[in-house]
Amino acid sequence: MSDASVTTEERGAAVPAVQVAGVDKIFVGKKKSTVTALESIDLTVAPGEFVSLIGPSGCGKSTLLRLIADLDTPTVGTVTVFGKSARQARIDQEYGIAFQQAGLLPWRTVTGNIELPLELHGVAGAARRSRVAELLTLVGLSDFAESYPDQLSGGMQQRVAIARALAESPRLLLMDEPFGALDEMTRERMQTELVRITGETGAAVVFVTHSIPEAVYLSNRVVVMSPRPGRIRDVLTVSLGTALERTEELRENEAFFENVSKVRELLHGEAPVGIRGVETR
Ligand SMILES: Nc1ncnc2c1ncn2[C@@H]1O[C@H](COP(=O)(O)OP(=O)(O)OP(=O)(O)O)[C@@H](O)[C@H]1O
Repeated sequence: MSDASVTTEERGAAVPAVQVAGVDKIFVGKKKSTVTALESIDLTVAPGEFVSLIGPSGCGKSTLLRLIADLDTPTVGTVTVFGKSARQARIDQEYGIAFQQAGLLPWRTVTGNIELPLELHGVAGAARRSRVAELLTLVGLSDFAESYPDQLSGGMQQRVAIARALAESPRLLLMDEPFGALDEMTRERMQTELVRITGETGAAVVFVTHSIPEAVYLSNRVVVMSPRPGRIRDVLTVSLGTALERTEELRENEAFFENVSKVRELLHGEAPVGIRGVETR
């Protein structure tokens, strides 16, 4: 098993975007029954790095993301985001979040949804409008500024959610299967968009997915987790170039398939083929 933690010195970077150190998460249920969702997790994500979490259903991917987002707390160990406690990072709006459901407010227009976090943090009207215009251009929705969510396709709604997550220029995005509900073609287009957007903004990303090709296409590193108790089984560094080099053609590239095979082998490590909850397409 390789260690997912990379020291700051090794990366030659400043403070890591995310540092998870010695984390266990134990849920206590009814009648004091316990579920060890995560065990001995060490993971460091560098600024600007794209890291995917993949593993069988129930291995703790969402739990790990929730700990980083301070939506839950570790039983043991620490989580820091840009050197701050997860709680402080949440208060300081250090990251944007996007989940499987776009989670837009149906009574607000696209503009109204994207500017919501800015509004909540007291950004003045003129600054808000110019930021929303930039974000609409970034996600290719300038012509839909005044549309309502139910007038948009699923992929467009997800782009609005990504724009909203980027509104405050976070240095980190936390994404839990954001494209899971989309059809395959839209999903691939969204992946290409996301690579471009993160390349342009320089944001680090922690991305939960069930899809091996999606993880490989997007990531600098793929973290492969094992079933309960969720542990990091292995970490694959994907050498497919920079964000700009991750074009549509890459999906037909031999190196891409090699990386997909490697992740598949790591996932199936000790288990038979056909792990529940992981897509190989
Ligand atoms: N609030 C909770 N209370 C009790 N158990 C929980 C809670 N949240 C998660 N779990 C358990 O922790 C384990 C990990 O769940 P988690 O949702 O993180 O897995 P996952 O890898 O994201 O799964 P999936 O791929 O199916 O979404 C599971 O066994 C789940 O039942």
